[in-house]
Amino acid sequence: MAGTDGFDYRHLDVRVEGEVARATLNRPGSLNALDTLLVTELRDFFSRLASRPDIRAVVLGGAGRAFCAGADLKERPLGEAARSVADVLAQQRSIRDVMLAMRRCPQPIVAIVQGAASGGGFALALAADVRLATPDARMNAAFIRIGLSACDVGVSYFLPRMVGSSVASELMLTGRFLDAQRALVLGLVSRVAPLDELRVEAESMVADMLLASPLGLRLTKDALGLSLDAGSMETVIAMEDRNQVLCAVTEDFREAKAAFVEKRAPRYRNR
Ligand SMILES: C/C=C/C(=O)SCCNC(=O)CCNC(=O)[C@H](O)C(C)(C)COP(=O)(O)OP(=O)(O)OC[C@H]1O[C@@H](n2cnc3c(N)ncnc32)[C@H](O)[C@@H]1OP(=O)(O)O
Repeated sequence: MAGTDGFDYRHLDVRVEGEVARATLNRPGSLNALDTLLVTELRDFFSRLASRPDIRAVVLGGAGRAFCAGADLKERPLGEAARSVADVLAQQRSIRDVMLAMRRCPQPIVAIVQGAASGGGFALALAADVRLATPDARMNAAFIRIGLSACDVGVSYFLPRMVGSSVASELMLTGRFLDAQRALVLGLVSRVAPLDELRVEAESMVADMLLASPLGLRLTKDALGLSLDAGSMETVIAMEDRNQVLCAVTEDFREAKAAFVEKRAPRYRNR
């Protein structure tokens, strides 16, 4: 039975069913542009996930024909003369903090990108752990097309690491759209299919993730984050060692081995 489970928002629709939260940006009239309320709700949602071990995975999508068109340019137009640098910085940081909360929350996030993912919307997609795209998906560093720097809200961190410096430079310097097929070839998205099929694929992917022990899944997301972050192989390998020791001493690991021998599914207790 799905419910909001305490995540009662206006611009973000959250449904929790079992161990999975499905979050949908819900401002289809403006292509789910990030207004102040939506940003606040996204930040609240992803921050609160840290204290919700009962929720083990998130599927993130957008209502209507787009994933997210980035910062809401109509709510408080960027470049408005009366705004102070401090004001602009505060708005900037609020969107950046959503991206950080997505990276820090222990649950893996599968993003379903349909239609446009522009500017801050592109950043949200990049901050997810896995991306699936509809055939009409198109993503761009829109910032550069409206007089801003394309190095914003994590895009200059994620994109070169994910697609390489050369393609990232092209996309960020031109603001050109990356279409679904090219994103698939570049490995930026894992699958391209119509929305209905992607929803099924997301469920199946999450179901496979939930086969992992709670600790194993959480530490895998941690280590993948560090791997993207750290330049040093030694640092990443040390983290792998530490994580594996932590998992190997759990009751869940003993249970998984017993379940394998007894040819049954493991019953994890997060211990
Ligand atoms: C820290 C973060 C910073 C940033 O994110 S900076 C980047 C901000 N974002 C952008 O610059 C992208 C702006 N939007 C667009 O370029 C286009 O849209 C798209 C490519 C995303 C989609 O184009 P199409 O499919 O032709 O749709 P449409 O007719 O342009 O938009 C449909 C309705 O959605 C509104 N809308 C679109 N993007 C935004 C936005 N970012 N803020 C507020 N409203 C937006 C439009 O105005 C329009 O509305 P109406 O039907 O009433 O004319």
